Amino acid sequence: MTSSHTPGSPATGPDGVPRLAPVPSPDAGPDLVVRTREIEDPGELLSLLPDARARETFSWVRRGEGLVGWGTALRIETAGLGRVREADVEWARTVAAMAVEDEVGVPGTGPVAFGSFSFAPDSPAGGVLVVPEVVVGRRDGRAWVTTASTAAVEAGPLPAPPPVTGPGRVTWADGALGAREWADAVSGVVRRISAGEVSKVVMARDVVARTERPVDARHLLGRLAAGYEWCWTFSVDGLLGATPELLVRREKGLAASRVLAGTIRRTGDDADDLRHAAELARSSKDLEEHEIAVASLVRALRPYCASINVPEAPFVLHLPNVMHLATDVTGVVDGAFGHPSTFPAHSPGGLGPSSLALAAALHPTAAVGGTPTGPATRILAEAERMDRARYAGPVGWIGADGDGEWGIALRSGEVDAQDDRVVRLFAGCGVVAASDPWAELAESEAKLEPMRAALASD
Ligand SMILES: C=C(O[C@H]1C=CC=C(C(=O)O)[C@@H]1O)C(=O)O
Repeated sequence: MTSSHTPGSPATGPDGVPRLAPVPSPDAGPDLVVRTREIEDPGELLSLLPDARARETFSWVRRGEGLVGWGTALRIETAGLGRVREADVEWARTVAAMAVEDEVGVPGTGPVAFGSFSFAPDSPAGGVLVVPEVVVGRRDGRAWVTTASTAAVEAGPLPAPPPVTGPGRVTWADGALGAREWADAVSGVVRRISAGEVSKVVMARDVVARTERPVDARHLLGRLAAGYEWCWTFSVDGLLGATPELLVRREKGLAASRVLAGTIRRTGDDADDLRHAAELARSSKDLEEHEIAVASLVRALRPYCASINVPEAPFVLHLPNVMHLATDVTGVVDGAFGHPSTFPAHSPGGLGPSSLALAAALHPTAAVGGTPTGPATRILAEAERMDRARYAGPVGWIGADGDGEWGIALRSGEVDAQDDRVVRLFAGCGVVAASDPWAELAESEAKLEPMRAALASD
């Protein structure tokens, strides 16, 4: 477990244990000066992004509301098993050393860090929290701009963004496994499930897109947001996508999570799709897969909540490419101190674990790993033969009080750090004893569709 933090002081000791460094004295000056002021409605958030490079472009937007950001005022990097918790500790420490002026005071104002974390603890992708230099947000009819810098700066007028460019011609290649090899790998996993090793394994695959022109993040984000308005359109450190699955939101003492598992493809014909939605809601294979996912989420969330509400039956979430069985779980976060993931800086009012601490506790859910978690994730790592990097890991944002929203990075792609004409797309499927490998392959294609289509349109 390691972490690095710029600017600021070393975050970990030689044993990898986070050091909660003392808050600098006022004489030393704050690490960052953060100012939020209210602005007139700035229009479509994503169209404000001035920077085309994916790594400097941040977004968490759904149905026109949310946050966009650009530039890097501060970056925290972590790695290893404790990558999410360690980022949370480091965030609490960092926030305590900021000078903050927030004239709006709603979720998403004041200091905000966007973050993304690898699926697997041993992935070199690790984890990152970034405080952008500028964040623009909108919520419930109010809009604001936040600036973060080492010196007090006044936010000037928002810059006129340069025109968005399309990716040009796109060529596709297999990732770690070709289609047939992946279906064979799924067959092997079905055999292991039937033999009783585990109940469910989520098997993912990757495909690689090579574009004619460097990827303009705004091109992809605009298309994803327009096509998938009920999803969270995210961009953090080169990872972009539109996820329908909320790992956890913590807001004013309430936790909420949207669990998805059980999928059927859309046909494009409304009458057929309605019939399929009814079939999905009755399918014993999908209901079993879904129940496993809800039960494991509730098990992981329960220790952090004074009470939890779980609807009796799932609803069917209709997306343009697929339909999912979905359950919205809510809970009252236990404000009592004493959880291992509760940090004082996040809990001045006894709010309990931060959104990121909750994300750490919930990841990986059965919707992306399987059940039971340990053996299922070992099986998927063997069978997929690839590093998932930040696909299927927590992605989202956290504010100064620990509230925030963390999705699961699905329906996503990662722009190559060395070559911004290369994007690796991912999709996975919950495999249970009754799974048919070729049907799972077709399902994975449907899940790749949002990113494929966003890349293919010029
Ligand atoms: C792992 C993915 O989807 C998960 C989320 C919803 C439904 C799923 C399913 O039905 O298999 C998956 O568990 C993915 O999109 O890459």
